[in-house]
Order: sequence, then structure tokens, then C-alpha cells
Amino acid sequence: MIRTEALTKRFGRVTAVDAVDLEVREGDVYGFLGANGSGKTTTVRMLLGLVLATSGSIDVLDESMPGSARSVLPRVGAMVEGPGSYPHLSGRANLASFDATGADGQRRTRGRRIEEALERVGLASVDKRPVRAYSLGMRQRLGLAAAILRRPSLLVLDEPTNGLDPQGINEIRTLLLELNREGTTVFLSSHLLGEIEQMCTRVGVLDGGRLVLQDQMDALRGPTGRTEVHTPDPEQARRLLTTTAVEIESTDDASGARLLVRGLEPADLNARLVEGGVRVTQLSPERRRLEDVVLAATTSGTDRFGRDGVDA
Ligand SMILES: Nc1ncnc2c1ncn2[C@@H]1O[C@H](COP(=O)(O)OP(=O)(O)OP(=O)(O)O)[C@@H](O)[C@H]1O
Repeated sequence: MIRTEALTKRFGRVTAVDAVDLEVREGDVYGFLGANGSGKTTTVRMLLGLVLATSGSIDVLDESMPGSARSVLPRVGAMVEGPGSYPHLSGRANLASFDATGADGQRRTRGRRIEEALERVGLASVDKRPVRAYSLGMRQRLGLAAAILRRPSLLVLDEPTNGLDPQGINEIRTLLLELNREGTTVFLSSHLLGEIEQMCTRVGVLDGGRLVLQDQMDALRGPTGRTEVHTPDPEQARRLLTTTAVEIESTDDASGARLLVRGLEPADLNARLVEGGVRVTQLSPERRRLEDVVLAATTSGTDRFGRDGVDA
């Protein structure tokens, strides 16, 4: 759906985007993760033909950008750096005027599509108030409504949850996952690790303009080789597993303690614990956390990334 090769953008002496090879596949929810200033917005703008690349190539929906912008852009729903709208018009009027521009906004279905888009972003009940009276969250939703108005096969969204409260963030997440299930490929940029970890099937990490990591989320969050066990009997478990490397951490929940066990397959470990009379409330292979993977890949570490909904 999106493929770039050696995509580069220089602003004078600053290399904002440095030889980036993106690969976004059909059906992905692709999370484009990077700290503030790492080059996300510049990349997104190049994908959409809003900024010219210094060098490198871009294919979107199998066509070259920006050369094929006229045929590509009507099939891409986009929201970049805050939604643009006419402040004196209502939300509906904004969507109608947006839909009337460009080749594909079929007039016959416009009214129905506008209502459907407003409904999906949670703005169905908006009245005739002009957009200038909207809260930031409402504007963000309106921007998303514009992006999905033409039922695009690809959505490109730059920080789509910026300015939303936790409930709004949740609603937008749910909406994007729903659209994805219906067949829309979603590419979204974010500086929030938690957001990407929760939603995305594939991740690209930008660090100082370079793509330092790109892989399927499942592969990144692969098993560590340890098994995580929750038990109310940690000391008994430790005695039983004397020949095995065991780390014990206490947890706050009622399950007692969390044990990290290396050197035994989960099934064997489970059998041994049960035979030894150790009560087990939970047992599963430990998986790597996205935060650790990103930390290892980036020079700046993860300090400059926001946690879930909270800026660093
Ligand atoms: N028009 C411009 N002229 C000069 N430098 C620019 C321009 N646009 C971006 N830059 C620089 O390019 C680098 C990347 O910026 P960009 O906005 O793409 O990052 P970002 O990851 O989107 O950050 P943010 O999350 O803060 O928007 C920064 O160092 C920025 O100062």
C-alpha cells in the first residue's frame, strides 16, 4: 500500500528524513513511531505529495507519488498536523465543501456519506454551530470524518489522537480498528509507545530521521525465553525449582508473586509446579515489551517518547 525507497528530505543542512524504506502492507495497522522532531510529519507530508522529497522514491497504492497524486489521493483518507477546516462553517458544511472538491466526491451519495462519517466519529448530534466554536477534540473528530468520507482503502493519519481526552482516544482507537477489520489499511504516526503497542500490527520506528526498526508487532514482541508464573506460593516454588534459574518479583495483586523462570518449557514447568503442590494463578511465556525493543534500537532511548496519553 505504501513503499518508499531511500526516501530523503533535507531542509538546508538539516536531514529531516534520511534514506527511509517504508513498507506498509494491505490490511496493516501500521504504527509510525518516533520522538518529537524525528521526521514523522515530514515523511507523512511527502507520502501525500505535500512536500517534495530531496531524493528517493514513493509508491502509494502501487502508483508513484507525487506524479500520480491525482489518481492516488482521492483513494487515500488523510489527516496531517491538525485538521484543516473553515471556521465559520458548520461541521456538516465543512464536510460537504471538502467532498465537493476533487474528482471522486459523488454528489448523489454525499449527504448519506456525511451523516455516516459524522456518526462513526461520534459527531452525529452536532448542530449548526460553526467549527470555530468546536473544542480541539471535536475538530480532531471532524478531521477524521473528512478522512473517511470517501471510504478510502488507505488512511494516513498524523498523530490522530492529539488533543483528545482518554475517552476520545479510546473511541478513535476503536473506530480505526473497526475500519481496519472492514478492510481499510491504516498508517498512523504517533510519539506514544502505548498507543502503537495497543493498536498496531506493524511498526516502524524513526530516530533522527532514520528508520531504525520495521517489523510485525508479533515478531517484535516475541518470546524472551522465560516463563512468567503468578503464584501465591513463591518460596515453595523456588525450593522446587532449585536447579532452574528463577527470578521472583513481588506483585501488588492478589496472586502473590510473579516468577520469571528460564530453562524450562512452560508445559514442563506447569507440570512440575502442580506435582509439587504449588498453586498457580497464571502461567504464560514472557514476551518482549515494545518499549524495550525501541529502547535498544534508538540512540535517544525511550525517554523522549510519551507513555500512553502522556507526553514525555
Ligand atoms: N519546513 C522546514 N524547514 C526547516 N526544517 C524543518 C521543516 N520542517 C521540519 N523541519 C525539521 O525537520 C526535523 C523533523 O521534523 P518533523 O516535523 O518531520 O518531525 P516529527 O517527528 O513530525 O515531530 P513532531 O512530532 O514534533 O511533529 C526537525 O528537526 C524539524 O525542525
